[in-house]
Formats: sequence, structure tokens, C-alpha cells
Amino acid sequence: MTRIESVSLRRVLDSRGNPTVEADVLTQSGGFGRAAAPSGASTGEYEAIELPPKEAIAKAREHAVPRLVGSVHAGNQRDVDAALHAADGTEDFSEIGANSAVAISMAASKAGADVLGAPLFQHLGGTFRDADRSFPVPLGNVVGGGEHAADATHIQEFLSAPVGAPSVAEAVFANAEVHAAVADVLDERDIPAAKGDEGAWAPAVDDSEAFDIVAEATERVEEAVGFEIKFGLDVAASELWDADAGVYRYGDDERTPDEQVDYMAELVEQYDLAYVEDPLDEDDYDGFAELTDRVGDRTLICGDDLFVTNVERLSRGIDEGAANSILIKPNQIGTLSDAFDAVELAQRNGLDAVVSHRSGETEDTTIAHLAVATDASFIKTGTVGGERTAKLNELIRIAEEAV
Ligand SMILES: C=C(OP(=O)(O)O)C(=O)O
Ligand SMILES: [Mg+2]
Repeated sequence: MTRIESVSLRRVLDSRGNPTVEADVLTQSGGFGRAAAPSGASTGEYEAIELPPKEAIAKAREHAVPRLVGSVHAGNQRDVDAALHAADGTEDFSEIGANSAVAISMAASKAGADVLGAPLFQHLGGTFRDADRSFPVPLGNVVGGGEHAADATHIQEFLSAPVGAPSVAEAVFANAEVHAAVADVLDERDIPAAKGDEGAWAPAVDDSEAFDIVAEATERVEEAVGFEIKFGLDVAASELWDADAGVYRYGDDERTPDEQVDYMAELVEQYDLAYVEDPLDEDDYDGFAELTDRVGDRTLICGDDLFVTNVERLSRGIDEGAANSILIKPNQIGTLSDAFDAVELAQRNGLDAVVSHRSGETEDTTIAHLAVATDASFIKTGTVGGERTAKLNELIRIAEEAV
């Protein structure tokens, strides 16, 4: 019933105005799915390879489409993704491009769900998914810099974390209120700010002032809404790491790896951070393990560039105690099956999964379904801006549908 009839690929725009790959999958019984690949700016060194979209599309048309059409069923995600791997033949999707692969993988999942008449989160999560399970808490980027905005903070993302919200919808609205409260605080302090790639405020302040601003904004909204709002960080420390000098560079300031671990532990303590992503360089398993040992009982230490949604890197991290959570970005690994494998390995070993957008996004909402289907603790998908609210609004609809 879900046998694939056609796969069409085209270039569309992402939120940065760059072309990206969009896929349409049509089944013989008329099921339809459409999905587009996101794109990172602070990409990890070990991610699957994104090719220029024209090249990725040409290669996928040549190698992947003939393997899928007429033989593979869109409802069987493992078969779809195995065909993509077979068509590519490399470890990192460098032949057909992880951007083509992930677009086709996600579009096929939607076509499969369409034929079955099931919502995507249900199709991906399975019929035995417990509707009473808790929903992912949205992490909302409210202040940022790094690779996402010039002349702003060194730490890439300051993330509102409404951990006490009674519902997904209230959590989503709370993050938007924190974003607005940050604008108020900036205004009161006469600090002008544009927005970065993900819609977060990108003021030209040092990181210590950004902490002060975000702490004040979250406190104000916490008082107004009456439930707990913490905040967290994506340090994206690989972007700060100067391998030649062996130090993390924060503008003119620098920290040795030991000082970086101390600094992160102090920040967790001082601001009661709920979440710290990539506090150390992507090759520093030891530093991650030391920090997790020190503060992992009171916050999530999450590997993004460290793990790149890759089960081999995650296995090493589990063996070494390098983190207590993993960021899941399907385009880092190329298919939904690989992303699911990473979630499953993480959860089986007591790590939390955090499903994430990329800084370059489209209106695609697959990750909202993925986060619910995998019972992820958090979903990181921005706060404002159409490509971000597309996912947040879908999450609200899913929560309504799933009760
Ligand atoms: C979302 C992120 O940014 P990018 O997509 O640029 O890697 C991140 O680093 O978690
Ligand atoms: Mg990150």
C-alpha cells in the first residue's frame, strides 16, 4: 500500500535565504509526504556531509531515487533509510549528501503516515505510545551570538527553559514572553539589539551581562506566569576552542580546558542552569566527563557537536560518562532511522534526548513529531520567527491531539 511511486527533489529557500533540498514522496496508493533539510552554521566536525543542494539533488536522483521507486514502502522507515545508505555507499552520506538523504527520509515518513491515516508522531512513535506520557519542554533561544550573529555574545545560545510549565502551550507562550522581556530589559539598559539566525536577540554585550539580562527576564516572566522558568546554554565551545594555543577564546579573554570546566561548573551553580550544551570542544570527552561528574546530578550536560547524533560517538560517550544527554538533529546523521537509533541507545543508558532544529530552517515540522514520538525531555526549536513557530505551533496541536 505504501510502495513508493515517485520521489521529487527541488531547491527551496531556508530561513537564512540559502537554497536547501526539499523532497516530495508519493506512494502508489496516493499517500504524500514533503520535507526539507535544515542546515547548520556551527556544524560539528563529525557530522554527515551536506553537499551543495544542486549537487545533492543530482546525486540523489541518480543513485537513490531508482532504488526507492517501485520497490521500497514508505511505511517501512528502516527499508527507506537502508535504501538511502545503499545508494550512498559511504559512512557519512558524502556521495548523495545528508541534505538529500534527510529530506527523502523525512518525506517518506510523512507519506507512510499519510497512507496509514495516522499523525506522524503516532506513526513514528508506534501504536503503543502512551498518550499520558509527558511532553518535551521547549528550550527557547532568547539571547545569542557565536556563529549565529556577528558582534554579540561568545556563548552561542541562552535558552529559556520553562521546566515548571503545566502544558506544552504554556511553555511555548512563556518562552515568547521571556523573549519579549529580554527586549524590555535591553531597552531599559539602552542596549540596541538585532536578532541572530534563530531569532534570538543578539546584543553587543559581554557574556556576563547577557547572563544578567536573561536571569532578570526569566525571573520577571516566572513571577507573571507562576511556574518555574530556568535557563540553559548552548556554549558551542568547539567554535571557541583554539587548538593551536590549547585555550578557549572569549574575545580577548582565554581559558585553559581546566578553567573552562571550572567556569561551566560555576555557571551551573550561580544560575541554577537547567541545561548546558557543548560546554567543551567536540574532541574533549575527558573534559565532558569531568564536568558531568561534577554537576551532572543537577543539570543536563548535552552533547551536540560531541555526539553528532552518531551511535558510535555516543557509545564512547556512554562508556566514558561524558554527558547525561544527547542532542538529536536528523540532518547530522542523515536518516530518521539513525536518529532513532541514537535516541534509543541514549535512553537505554539513562541519557535524556533533546531533539533540535538547526540555525538554518524551513517551515518543516518533522522534529516536533520526532520529539513527541521519542519521548524527548526537551525540544530546542527557537522562540519566534515563522520557521521556529511552525514547529512550536505543531507541538501545541500534537499535544491537543494526543490526549
Ligand atoms: C542549532 C545549533 O546551531 P547550528 O544549527 O548552527 O549547528 C546548535 O549548535 O545547536
Ligand atoms: Mg549546539
